[in-house]
Amino acid sequence: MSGEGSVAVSLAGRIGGFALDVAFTAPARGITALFGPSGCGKTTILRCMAGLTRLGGSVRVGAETWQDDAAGVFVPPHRRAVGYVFQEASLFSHLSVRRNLLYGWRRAGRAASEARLAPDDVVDLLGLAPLMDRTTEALSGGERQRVAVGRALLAAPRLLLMDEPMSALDRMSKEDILPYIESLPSRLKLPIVYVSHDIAEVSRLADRAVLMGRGSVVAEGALDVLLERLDLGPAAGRFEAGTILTATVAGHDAGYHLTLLDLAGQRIVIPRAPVPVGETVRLRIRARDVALTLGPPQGISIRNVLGGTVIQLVEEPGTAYAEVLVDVGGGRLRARLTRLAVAELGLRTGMKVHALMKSVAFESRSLASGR
Ligand SMILES: Nc1ncnc2c1ncn2[C@@H]1O[C@H](COP(=O)(O)OP(=O)(O)OP(=O)(O)O)[C@@H](O)[C@H]1O
Repeated sequence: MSGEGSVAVSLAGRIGGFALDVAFTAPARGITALFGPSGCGKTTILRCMAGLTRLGGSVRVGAETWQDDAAGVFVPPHRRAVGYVFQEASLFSHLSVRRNLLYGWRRAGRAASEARLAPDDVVDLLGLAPLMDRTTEALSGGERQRVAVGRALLAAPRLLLMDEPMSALDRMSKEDILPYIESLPSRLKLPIVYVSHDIAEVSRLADRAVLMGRGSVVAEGALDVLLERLDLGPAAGRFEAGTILTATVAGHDAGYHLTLLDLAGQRIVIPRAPVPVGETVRLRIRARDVALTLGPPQGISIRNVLGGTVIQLVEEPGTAYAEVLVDVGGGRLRARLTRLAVAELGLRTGMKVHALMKSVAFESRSLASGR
């Protein structure tokens, strides 16, 4: 991928006994997830992009070359306009939120990029106004991370790196910060590379992903397309594997506290979501929450049943399981079934089936409608 502001990374080398050899790109805007199991090299890649660790290769951000071994270029970390948010925010605990933010602002100095945000905009973007005069030691984990993101943004970065910024947070703090992270792509004209080993988090935030195995890239591309690839196996999320559907809000049922969604003429119901009629939402449906029937099911409690066609079927040798990809018009579902079920139903590609969704997770307003 080339283009104004986009990122291109190619790195190879060893750290101790660990060998890394990766190449990937990230677009100029939006969140690109770097997804993979613990120890696969995600943090090492971010550190190389920031110039904190040095392996061989190249790192380009827009028109700038931060590293190019072939040309003898290696820009030191303090000269790279990068915002880096870590698992745990390292703020100055004795200073107020305002002073912490201004530290980032001053550090940017005159080398500010044209995409620089004013302090007021950052405060607004991250909902920091009520916190400004508090010292950071009195903040919750989620609030601390919001301040850390704010400080990183005020340093006028051309690239924002986020290394599992929610992994140290409890559930409530995660819920607190998620909407703010979600809103970043629509407000910031810069690439965001977001490290995570949680596919649910990635599905909610990213529109593009780089899937990693140990020290290497397994696949990269649009997240919804990657999630539909049955050949990627554990790299696409192991037991949390699933796909993303984008559906339109058709109405709300106040009595039952439900939201009714339309997916290319088919109906999905979810617990009431605060999204107006006509807007689109993003849903994640796990493969293990999908069952298939050959005829329309009757007398069952599951409300979400979509008609579709089997388009791919992969049996996992040496296990009890198979995965089936079903086109439901307007989207695709993965179903994780036993191989026995596949055999007894006589499932094969081209067959008409009904997909029963035991659980439908509302992820977020669709990124498409929010941008
Ligand atoms: N300075 C170092 N010296 C030796 N080995 C290192 C060093 N830094 C990282 N490693 C090793 O490199 C591998 C990749 O580590 P890295 O932290 O990049 O993985 P990760 O995908 O970010 O993992 P996690 O999700 O657990 O943070 C690991 O096996 C780690 O032990």
